[in-house]
Amino acid sequence: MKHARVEINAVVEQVTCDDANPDSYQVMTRDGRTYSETEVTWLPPKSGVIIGLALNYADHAAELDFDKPESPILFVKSPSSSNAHNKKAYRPDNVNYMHYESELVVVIGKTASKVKAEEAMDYVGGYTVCNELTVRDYLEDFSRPPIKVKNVDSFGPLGPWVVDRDDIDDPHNLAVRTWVNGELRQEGNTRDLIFNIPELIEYISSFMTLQPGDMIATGTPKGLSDVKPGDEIIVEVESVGRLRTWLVSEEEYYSQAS
Ligand SMILES: O=C(O)C/C(=C\C=C(/O)C(=O)O)C(=O)O
Repeated sequence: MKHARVEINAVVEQVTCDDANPDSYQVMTRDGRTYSETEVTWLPPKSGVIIGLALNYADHAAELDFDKPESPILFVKSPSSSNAHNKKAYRPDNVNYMHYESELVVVIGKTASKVKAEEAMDYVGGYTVCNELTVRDYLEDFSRPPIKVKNVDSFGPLGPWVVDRDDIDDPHNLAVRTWVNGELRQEGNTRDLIFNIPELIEYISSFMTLQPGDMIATGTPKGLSDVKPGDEIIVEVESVGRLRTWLVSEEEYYSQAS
């Protein structure tokens, strides 16, 4: 089942979703009312901390001329960057290169501390999708930790929903894609993750406790390109979800509610 949070007439509702027609999602409230995708305001399905992975696909590391990492490279994306389906994000003024990153996100279902890889999938509650927006200019300038690179307001579109773990047969064989204005620009598959989901949960939970609702954004494959105000960006993980973001200028973003 797919679970989302939406706002309807200024009330936040937990809904279930039907994506039989991916161009027209339908949501159902707990008391049985149904709404189309555009009749609701989508909210992030979860609000926990996001642990991000850098360079977790060999083809992406290669396109940046980096070696394959020997252990997971992590960063944190805080809730201040949170954003949702069908909403605006902005391109900061005076930057030369801003890109999308389509990613499978693992949602932790129960408290995980010192978990072994063999048991790690028991700690997964479900999956969602993120567009891990990034300003490359600041990677070169500010590098570590990549806060100004990845934690700008609006830079964490997430959703549209969380799919239950047991509804995904094999999370390590899912197509990952991005379209910009309808043009396919990024394509990969989670089978090419360098560190898979059990390995990531074992590694992260070896030194920090993961709480229910925390998320692991598993990294992005090859195929980055610059995006500009006016662009429609759709990131998709097969069987998990398709998440739309409208890119606007900094001025437009701060001059009206997004
Ligand atoms: O893009 C980079 O140069 C590496 C990086 C982050 C990479 C990802 O987010 C990713 O591969 O998904 C960094 O923070 O330096």
